[in-house]
This record gives sequence, structure tokens and C-alpha cells, in this order.
Amino acid sequence: MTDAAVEVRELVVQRGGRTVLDGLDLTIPAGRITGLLGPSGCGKSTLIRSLAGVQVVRSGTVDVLGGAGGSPLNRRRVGYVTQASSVYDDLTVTQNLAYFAAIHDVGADRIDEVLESVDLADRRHQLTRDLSGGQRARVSLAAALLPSPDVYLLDEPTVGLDPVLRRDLWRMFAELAQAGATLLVSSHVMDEADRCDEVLLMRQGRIIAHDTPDGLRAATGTTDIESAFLALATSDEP
Ligand SMILES: Nc1ncnc2c1ncn2[C@@H]1O[C@H](COP(=O)(O)OP(=O)(O)OP(=O)(O)O)[C@@H](O)[C@H]1O
Repeated sequence: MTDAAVEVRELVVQRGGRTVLDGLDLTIPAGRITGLLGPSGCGKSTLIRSLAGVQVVRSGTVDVLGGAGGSPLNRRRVGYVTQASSVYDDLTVTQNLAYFAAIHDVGADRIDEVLESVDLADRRHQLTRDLSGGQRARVSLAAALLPSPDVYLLDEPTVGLDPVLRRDLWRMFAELAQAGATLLVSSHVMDEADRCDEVLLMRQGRIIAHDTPDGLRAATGTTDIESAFLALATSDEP
């Protein structure tokens, strides 16, 4: 049996006076890619923020690699990439990565490795503000890759990327998982489910299904995850 990398129990989060996560229970297995899929506003970013330890939670528990979300012990072991780019616009790509490498006490040779893996080696001397949105997102991802974390929390990492780059990134995620890393990857593009080992389907602050892509299709008698989601989301409607 695969060990759990993340355990969430009865998690309740309120934002702006509204309950955004409504008593979530979930377990994310280690060494696999788990997709977090659901419509805009369902709470994906809030859940990832809770796992990263940057979200005030009202009640419940969050355990990541045996520590609370955001525990100092996890600083190098958990890589979190936000939806918005989190690198410095007025630095070059390499300067950004050198800064994050220094924070994580990682050698400069690792910068070249991560630049290759996110396909930005030819942009290394460019100012980050002159990059496209997708390229900036990949600089943020590269910064998260530097310390080779055990768990990656990736909030919509493929948004705005062309199909070739999306495919390449998913290949990289698969390689990371094969090497033993745990990945939680959010997306509102349902067809990305098939890139994942397991899928958490989320709706209105609740997990409505947690299964393999094939398991979801079989359970709902559908052929694609979008239809599976619709079947599950409307099953309790009158
Ligand atoms: N800073 C905030 N203050 C108050 N409410 C917020 C805040 N940020 C998000 N929310 C609300 O929390 C709910 C969940 O938002 P969240 O960003 O987690 O959703 P999401 O599934 O990640 O959406 P998207 O796919 O559009 O990024 C939404 O109803 C949103 O309006």
C-alpha cells in the first residue's frame, strides 16, 4: 500500500465570511500525481493554500509529511507554486533562481538543471518582466524545483500554456512522480485528469469524488471526466 503524503481531516475554511471549505477529508498518496479538478471558485486554491500553511483555517487538521501545513520542517520538502507568478520582475531569470537557490542553500549547478527542465535555458539572461505569462509561470515553477522537494503543490501550473508546453510539463510531473515525489496539481481543465494517477473532483467546497480517471468513468458510466463531473455534480439535484 502507498504511504500517505497528505492527510486532511474535517477541514473548514472561511473567507470573506463565507464557508469556502466545508469539512474536507482527504488523503493524498505519496509518489503519485493527484489532480485537483473543479470549476472556478470551488475552493482549489484555498485547499492548496491550507496545505502550504498560508491559509487561516477555522477548524480541522492538515498533515503534510507528518507536519502541520507550513511547518518549518517542511520548508525544503514542500514546493508551492501559486497561480500568480511569484518571482521578481526586475531580475533576470538566472538572478531570480540564484536568489531562491541561496535561500534554499542549493548549488548554482542546480539552476542550469531546472532551467533545462522547464525549457527556459535560452531565456536565462532575460528580465523576467519581458517574458510571456507562461514563461513567468515556468520561472516560478523552476524556483520551486530548486530544492528538489518531496511534495509539490501546484496551483494551475498549466494555465495559459500552449499544448506542447502543457504536454512537456505533464511529462516532467510524471518524471518527478516516478522519482518518488508527490504532486498535487490543480486545474479547471477536466481533460488534464488523464495525466493524473488519481483525481479529486471538487465542487462548492466539497470533494465529490476521489478515484482514478478510469474509476471515475466506470462509476459514472461516462467516457470523459467532464461528463463524469457533470454526472456527479447533478446526481443530488431534483
Ligand atoms: N481573499 C478572499 N477573500 C474572500 N473570499 C475569497 C478570497 N479568495 C477567494 N475567495 C472566495 O473563496 C472561494 C474559493 O476560491 P478559490 O480561489 O479557492 O477557488 P478556485 O477553485 O481556486 O478558483 P479558480 O479556479 O478560479 O482559481 C470563492 O468563492 C472565492 O470567491
